[in-house]
Amino acid sequence: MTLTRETVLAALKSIEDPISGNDIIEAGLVRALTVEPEQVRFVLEVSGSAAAEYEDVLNRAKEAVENLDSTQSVSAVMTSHSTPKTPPDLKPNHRAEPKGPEPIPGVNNIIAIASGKGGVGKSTVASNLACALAAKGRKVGLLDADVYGPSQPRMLGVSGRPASPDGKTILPMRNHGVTMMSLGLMTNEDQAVVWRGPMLMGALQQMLGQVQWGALDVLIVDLPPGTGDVQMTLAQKAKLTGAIVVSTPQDVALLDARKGIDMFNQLGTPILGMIENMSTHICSACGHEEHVFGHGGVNAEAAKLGVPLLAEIPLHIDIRLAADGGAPIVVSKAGSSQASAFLSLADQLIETGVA
Ligand SMILES: Nc1ncnc2c1ncn2[C@@H]1O[C@H](COP(=O)(O)OP(=O)(O)OP(=O)(O)O)[C@@H](O)[C@H]1O
Repeated sequence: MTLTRETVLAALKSIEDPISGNDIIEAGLVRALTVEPEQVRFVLEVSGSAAAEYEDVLNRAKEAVENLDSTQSVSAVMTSHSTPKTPPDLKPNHRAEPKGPEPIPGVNNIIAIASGKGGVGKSTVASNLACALAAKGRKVGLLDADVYGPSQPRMLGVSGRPASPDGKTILPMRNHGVTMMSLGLMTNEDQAVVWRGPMLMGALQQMLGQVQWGALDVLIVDLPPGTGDVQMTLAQKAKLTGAIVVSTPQDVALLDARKGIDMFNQLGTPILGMIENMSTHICSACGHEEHVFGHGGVNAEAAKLGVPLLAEIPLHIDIRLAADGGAPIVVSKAGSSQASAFLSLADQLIETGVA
């Protein structure tokens, strides 16, 4: 059976909202419903204080859709907002509250750095891009939203706990001209953090709304890899200028990058372009070039998807050493050819008015 939006909506209508007594569609709790041949996705948006009550509702809603077709994968996540308000209604001809992604006061542009797959160098690109933009005189913020493996404190050489003088707002940290905040600074580095959905949404919203970012030309957001609830929440809560998708040239990475691009398309986030990282290996001893992961795969994919290829970053030990040492290559070896790829990426973003 091929699922349609109507059959999925009908299944979701069989689930009752325990608070209003209406079904969850009528109650306007279901957001971002997408029905694709291989996957159905939706978000259950509830009030923060009621999140615990809705875990069972989420499970039953997911089950109701899974029961329609057992071969179809169903991804359902819960997001919560902190102040109780009437959620918008999905019904046609119903006046919904104007609600959606909002700008962060004082922040002109928000650019998400994403990847379909882990370890392709997304955080390396985010830190170097932030430092490159700062070096070019832009006011830059970097939000490390990679909640599962925050690496920006190490990459930017920042440590210590951010202060909160009034107990409400959080003062960000600063290094290499970049204003930064990371969940890694709120948790112990060696401690595994288990995030429950609503907690994670709360933490992300806190970092967007309560951190005193000040006036910024651009806020770079380092996302976790993949297409999960952090990406969805960010696109729903913050008005993104666009997303940049980082990939290595291997087929397996490209496959995941494509999923990432699909997700942003569905969320209505413009794709600013793709970046091929670890494009060419340059031997630090003899300068010999080798295509360890293949070459040109991202360019071909970008052309197929009709998005620009913004940069090809070489695989070079200096980039890794700089990242591990807390001073990204654009800071520690600003004149090197490895740094120039990031600096020209920054130039392009400034020229196109997005940073
Ligand atoms: N172009 C490059 N040359 C050399 N080393 C690189 C390059 N890009 C990334 N690395 C190294 O590869 C490792 C993974 O990079 P990074 O942490 O940026 O990936 P990621 O996509 O953010 O990973 P994840 O999100 O899964 O944590 C790091 O040790 C980084 O220093």
